Amino acid sequence: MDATTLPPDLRVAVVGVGVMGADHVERLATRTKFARVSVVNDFDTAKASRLAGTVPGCRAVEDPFEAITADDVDAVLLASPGRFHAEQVLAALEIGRPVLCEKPLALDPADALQVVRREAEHGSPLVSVGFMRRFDREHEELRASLAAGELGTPLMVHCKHRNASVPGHFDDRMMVYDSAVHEVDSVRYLLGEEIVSASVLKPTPSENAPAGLHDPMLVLFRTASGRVVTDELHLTTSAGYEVRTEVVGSRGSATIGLEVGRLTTQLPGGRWGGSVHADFRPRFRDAYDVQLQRWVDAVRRGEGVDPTSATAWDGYAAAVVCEATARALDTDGAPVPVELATRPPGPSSDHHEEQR
Ligand SMILES: NC(=O)c1ccc[n+]([C@@H]2O[C@H](COP(=O)([O-])OP(=O)(O)OC[C@H]3O[C@@H](n4cnc5c(N)ncnc54)[C@H](O)[C@@H]3O)[C@@H](O)[C@H]2O)c1
Ligand SMILES: O[C@H]1[C@H](O)[C@@H](O)[C@H](O)[C@@H](O)[C@H]1O
Repeated sequence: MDATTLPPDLRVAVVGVGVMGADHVERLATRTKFARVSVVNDFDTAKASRLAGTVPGCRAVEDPFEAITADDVDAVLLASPGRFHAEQVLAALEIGRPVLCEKPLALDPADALQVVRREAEHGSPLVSVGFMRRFDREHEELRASLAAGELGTPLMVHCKHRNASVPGHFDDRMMVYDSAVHEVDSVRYLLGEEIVSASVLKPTPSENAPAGLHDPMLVLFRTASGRVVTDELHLTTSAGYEVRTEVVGSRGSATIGLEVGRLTTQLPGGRWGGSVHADFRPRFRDAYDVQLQRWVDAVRRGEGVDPTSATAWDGYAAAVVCEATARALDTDGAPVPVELATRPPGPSSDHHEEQR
């Protein structure tokens, strides 16, 4: 299809317009080509109405399912809390509407698997999951470096995930389902293999951590080929937002996040520097922009999903790993196995294979 035959601007419904949803509305309304926000919805209806008033041609509706199925909507972006995602994705799938779902796809792996199966029944891909690190230049460079064998055999991955603070309702499970889920997807994306077990160590909590929150926390993953991943979650640093990922290989190492915006290596001749963002929005602004533009472009071409995005299967795999990790919160460091269902044949799984 050439540019002259493409449909007009994609009309997007954004469901959940809190921190991330409002950021996506602004992105779609001001920086994304060939897209506009036609409908917004939020549990807080006043918030949705106020936002709609700032976006030309946008209206607010009170029911998320009305937004998802509205006639003046071509595609749906979900930024509601994770526990609502699966039912909202399924509503879009029921009417064959493309949907970009912020992470996590679901909290319960059974719900995520239902999405995978429903999409497979539909017969063509419609579900993208917002693991935006896949669109970050440093992550793309590191993945390409690994694929080219520049570091030799990857042996270990060390991740650091630091937030200045977290909302008051955050608990240990949310540290896993809302935060560590990013590292789960990064590791699968970078190494191209599954995580097979998870364990958790809980040091003495920081004095910044709200009562009951085990922050910081160290999560250990083992992959199918025997690689070990360390994931330091420290979400109440009061400093800023830091995402670091170091892959240690047999011939060198490479690190994301030392110098924002570029991959910093520790190979001979490499160098490093640093700066810290306040939160995820400035750190991953370019990645979110690329993610949404590629999604809009793909959906306008009639493809349903952008092939570089995380799929429903990726969302399912992440949910299974998170469930095992959440169980490992109570095993005093003992590993909990991760058991994935058999991947059903279908669009999500085919696409997953293509990416490997
Ligand atoms: N990819 C990223 O880097 C990133 C960053 C932040 C948040 N997120 C994800 O985005 C989602 C939203 O996170 P947030 O930080 O914006 O949270 P938030 O609490 O700021 O916003 C969530 C909004 O959803 C509304 N809401 C609650 N229930 C709803 C429902 N059933 N239907 C529609 N709206 C509902 C709330 O009123 C609120 O305005 C979460 O899934 C989170 O994990 C992703
Ligand atoms: O929902 C947010 C978001 O996904 C951020 O990227 C992450 O750093 C936070 O820990 C999490 O709470």
